[in-house]
Amino acid sequence: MTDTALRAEALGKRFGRRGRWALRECGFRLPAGRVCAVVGPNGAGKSTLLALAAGLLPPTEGRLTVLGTSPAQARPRVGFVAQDKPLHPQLTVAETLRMGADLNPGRWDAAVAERVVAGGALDPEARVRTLSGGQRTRVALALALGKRPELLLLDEPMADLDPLARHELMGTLMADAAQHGTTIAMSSHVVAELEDSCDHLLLVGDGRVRLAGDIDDLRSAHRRITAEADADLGPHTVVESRTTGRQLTALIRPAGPLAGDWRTSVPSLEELVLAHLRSPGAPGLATAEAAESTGTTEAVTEESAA
Ligand SMILES: Nc1ncnc2c1ncn2[C@@H]1O[C@H](COP(=O)(O)OP(=O)(O)OP(=O)(O)O)[C@@H](O)[C@H]1O
Repeated sequence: MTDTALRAEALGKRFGRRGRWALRECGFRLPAGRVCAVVGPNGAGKSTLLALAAGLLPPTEGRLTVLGTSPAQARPRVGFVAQDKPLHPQLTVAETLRMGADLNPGRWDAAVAERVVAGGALDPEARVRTLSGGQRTRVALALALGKRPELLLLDEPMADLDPLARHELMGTLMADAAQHGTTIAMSSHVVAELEDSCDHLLLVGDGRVRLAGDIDDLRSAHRRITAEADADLGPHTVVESRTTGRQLTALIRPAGPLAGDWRTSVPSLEELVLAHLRSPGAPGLATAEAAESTGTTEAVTEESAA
C-alpha cells in the first residue's frame, strides 16, 4: 500500500485549445489515510481536480498519481461522487445497489451500502428518478462507499442534504474511513463544517494550490494579531491586514518573534481559509509533508502564489 494517496506534479488542465486554464502548475501531495478538505471559490478548479483524480479527465500537462499509479489504473480502488450525482434514473434503489455489487466483484461491501440507504428510510423499490436531490446523494454515497475504496473523492457531497442527514452521513463516512484507513478528498463551501471532520487542507484559488497540508500545522504557521495601527509587521508574511482607527488586525505568517504588545491567537480553519480567499495574491504555503517534492526537513516550505 502506498503512503501517498494523491501526488500532483506541475499538473495543468485546460478545456479546449484556447480555453482558460482550470488548473495550472499544481504540485501537492496528499498522504494516505487523511481526510482532506478541498476548498476554494467558485470556478477555482476543485471539481476539475477531483475529476482528474477519478480518471474522468486527462491532464493537459504535468502528472497526477493516484494510489501510486495512473488515475485510470487506480479507478477500481477509487470511489467518486460527482457534484451532479449521475445515476441511472430508471433503476430502483435496490437495482442500483445490485449494479454496484455486479460492477465491483470481490470488493462490494453490501452492508455499508445498505446502511447508508437505510439511514434515509428510502424505499428500495423506488426508482431513482423519483428521488429528491438529497435522497439521490444518499444512493450515490452508498454506491461509492460500497465499493470499499482506498480513496474516496467527494465533490460537494453534503450540498443538498438536510442538517440531520449531513450529520448522520458525515458520521458514517468518518467512522468508515477511520475503520478502513480510507483517504477522503472532499470539496465543500461550508468551511466551518469541515473543521471537525477533516485533518488535511487543500485550498485552491484560480487554478493554483494556495495552501496544502495538515490543518493543525497550517493553523499554527499563522497568527491573528491585533496591534497599534502603526505596528511594523516587518519580516512577517502578511496574508491580510486591516486598520480601523488606531487598531490594526492582521493574519500573518510569523518569520520570527512577535512584538510583546501584540495580541495574538492561532486562527481557526475558517479564519485561515477566509483570509486567504479575501487575499488571492497572498503567498501560498505547503507544509513539508504536503509539498510535492518531499525530502525537505523544514517544517514548512513557502511557495510564491504569483
Ligand atoms: N467541461 C468544461 N468545459 C469548459 N470549461 C470548464 C469545464 N469544466 C470546468 N470548466 C472551467 O474550469 C474552471 C474550473 O471549474 P471547476 O468546476 O473545476 O471549479 P470549482 O472550483 O469546482 O467551482 P464550484 O465551486 O463553482 O463548483 C472554471 O473556469 C470553469 O468554467
